Order: sequence, then structure tokens, then C-alpha cells
Amino acid sequence: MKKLILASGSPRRKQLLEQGKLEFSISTSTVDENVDETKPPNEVVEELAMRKAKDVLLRHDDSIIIGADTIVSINGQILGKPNNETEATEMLQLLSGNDHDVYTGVAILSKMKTVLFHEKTVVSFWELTNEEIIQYIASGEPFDKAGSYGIQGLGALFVKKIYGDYFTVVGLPLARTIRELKTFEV
Ligand SMILES: Cc1cn([C@H]2C[C@H](O)[C@@H](COP(=O)(O)OP(=O)(O)OP(=O)(O)O)O2)c(=O)[nH]c1=O
Repeated sequence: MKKLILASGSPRRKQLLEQGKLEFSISTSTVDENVDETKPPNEVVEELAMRKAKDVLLRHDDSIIIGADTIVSINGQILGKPNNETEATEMLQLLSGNDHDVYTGVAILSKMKTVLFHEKTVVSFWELTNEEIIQYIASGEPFDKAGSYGIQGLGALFVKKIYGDYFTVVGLPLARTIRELKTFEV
């Protein structure tokens, strides 16, 4: 099999691929992540995953590249990473007591072949008190995460139920990614 490269600076995505016992290296993409937020969330995550993977393929065209992108969507609004405490507070207030969708898009590219897909997981949050939100923001956990929470960390305490692949929420639908990757082996 060709060399595998994860086009991501996300420590969670690295850990997940390691969990799948794959050998890979990391090359972070430097693409602009601005996107038309009126597009449907599935299109947004696929477009960004593709942009990240293509950027790295330009520098490593003999390899197989995995790019991914995760966003949260609630009532037609897309939530990415918060830029400051105010945005994190607003996002957590929106999510409190409601269901939201987490979309992760994945692009797997080689010179010869492209696989592009997304997965969606529905997450239901307990009602959060102002105190809980303030303490959570003070932990620093929200700031590099779509929707301002991490299900794999303290954010787990907000989750009533999930429907779909847990790993889609963490940033990479692991089982499907590995199944799709196998179609690249000849
Ligand atoms: C909802 C949620 C998101 N996240 C993370 C996954 C992603 O790392 C991040 C969304 O940002 P992304 O832009 O998808 O990824 P990234 O900037 O971390 O890494 P790169 O672009 O280099 O691949 O939010 C969690 O870790 N846990 C969660 O519960």
C-alpha cells in the first residue's frame, strides 16, 4: 500500500487513526477554512475535508491522503470553533437542553482515486446551568472544538444521548474511514 498521510493537526484524529493500528504520518494543511455557511452542513464538511486533503496531495502526490472536517449544526445554524469566551457561551446556551447534529466530512485521495463522504451523529444535551457553562469555559476545553465542547472530555457530562457513530463527534468516523481506505489497496 502507498504511504498514508493524515492531513490534520487535530490530536484527536491522530489518536483515532492510531487506534485503528494504521501506519501513517502527519502533514498539516494550511488552507483557508472560510466557507459559505448558508450551504447545507453535509456539503460544508465535505468541501472542507476535500480542500485539506487536496492541499496535502499537492506536496505528496505519491501518497494516500486523509482530510477531515467537523462542524455542529443546530436549527439551520452552523457552529464551528469559538473565537472567544462570548462565542463559546452563546454556542453552549444554544446547545443546552436541545438536540444538535454533528457532521464530519472525510476525503481520502490519491493521484488516481477520490473517496468523499460524511457521517452525521445526533447529540442530545441536558439543560446546562449558567454555572456549568462558566466552569466549562474556564477549563479551556471548548476553544479548539466545533460547537465549543468535546464529548471525549468534560463535555461528556452534558450528553444525554447520542444517535450515530461516537467517533464522528470526536472528529473522524473511524470504522467507515478504515473500510473506505481498504478500497485503495490493490
Ligand atoms: C463536537 C466535537 C468536536 N471536536 C473537534 C474535532 C475537530 O478537531 C474540531 C473541529 O475542527 P476541524 O476544523 O474539523 O479540525 P481541526 O482544526 O481540529 O484540525 P484540522 O483542520 O487540522 O484537521 O472539533 C472534538 O474533539 N470533540 C467534540 O465533541
